Amino acid sequence: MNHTVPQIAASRLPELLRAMPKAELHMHIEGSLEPELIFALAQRNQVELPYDSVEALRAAYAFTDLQSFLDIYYAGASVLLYEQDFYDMARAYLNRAAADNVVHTEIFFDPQTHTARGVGMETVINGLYRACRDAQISQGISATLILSFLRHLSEEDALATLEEALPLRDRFIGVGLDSSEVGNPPEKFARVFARCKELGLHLVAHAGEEGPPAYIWGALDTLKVARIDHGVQSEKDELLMQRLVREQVPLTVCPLSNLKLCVVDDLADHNLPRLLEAGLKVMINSDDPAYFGGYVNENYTQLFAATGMGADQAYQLARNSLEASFASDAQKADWIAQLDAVFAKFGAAA
Ligand code: HPA
Ligand SMILES: [Zn+2]
Repeated sequence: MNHTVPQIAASRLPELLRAMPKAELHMHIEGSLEPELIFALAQRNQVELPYDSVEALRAAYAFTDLQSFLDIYYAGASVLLYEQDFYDMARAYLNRAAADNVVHTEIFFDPQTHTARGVGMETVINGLYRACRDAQISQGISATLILSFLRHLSEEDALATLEEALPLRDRFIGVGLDSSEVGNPPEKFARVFARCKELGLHLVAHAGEEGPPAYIWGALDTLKVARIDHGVQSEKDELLMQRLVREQVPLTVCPLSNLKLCVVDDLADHNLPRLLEAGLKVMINSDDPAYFGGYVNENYTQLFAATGMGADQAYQLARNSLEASFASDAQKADWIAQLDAVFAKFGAAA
């Protein structure tokens, strides 16, 4: 711990967790589509849904693994057709994030889910980008976009997707890799990530959510990513753990996602406290908040309640989230000063 955290009463911890300025670095915008918005957009766009009601759709959110979730998640995204749909979805998320004191968010989007249905790349990116810009103006939240390749599709498809997005290169800051992990190792995307690196894009990838530690090694050594999304399987490999600590590779952990996708059986057994204690640069994110039962503050409060972590860990997690972002050093220093001020205020009131 490189900062003295004041004594704060345990009873004030939930309030502190909500009040802390934080960054969210692992959130798929299509995973923020609430059932109510799915139905509203289906009606607006005359899209037929295989569910009769919001309740019936919500009742289908009983997942057994990543794939059982992805099937429903891609079906939900089918209501997105026009630029305004992407705008409305992102504004809804950004309102929720700002209410959770998220000062900065790096939002994943999956263009192939939309271009495969005939939606234009510019429709997707322009709608999301305009929402980020408007939220910055009206709520003061900083929001940027990360284009994610779907790993169940081919590398050729990813390369073509990148080419299609390049005219809008100034509207996204990096690329990621998501969708069905096991059987789709990072090495499958070596060429497209090399090309993105040449282009100066920031690089991240999902690895070690359900897949083995070898996929985390592959993401670091072959794809050259700066952050690992999830990475909770790293505990199975001591050498990998040592490397992640030594290089301070950020892991964007998503506790409620891990619970809902049966990566862990019980939040009380989640390994985030152990990873943090071991010196890994972990932080808390919501992944797909509309599907997994909560936005980022819900992830913080439920994990803290289940594991008994305290104010010291809260500080470190929020600080890690800000430091691991792709924002400028000056911007990060400003947010960390805000974080320190919140802790000082809670400490003074103790
Ligand atoms: O948690 C996830 N893992 C992989 N792909 C995804 N796409 C949305 N959420 C996820
Ligand atoms: Zn994810």
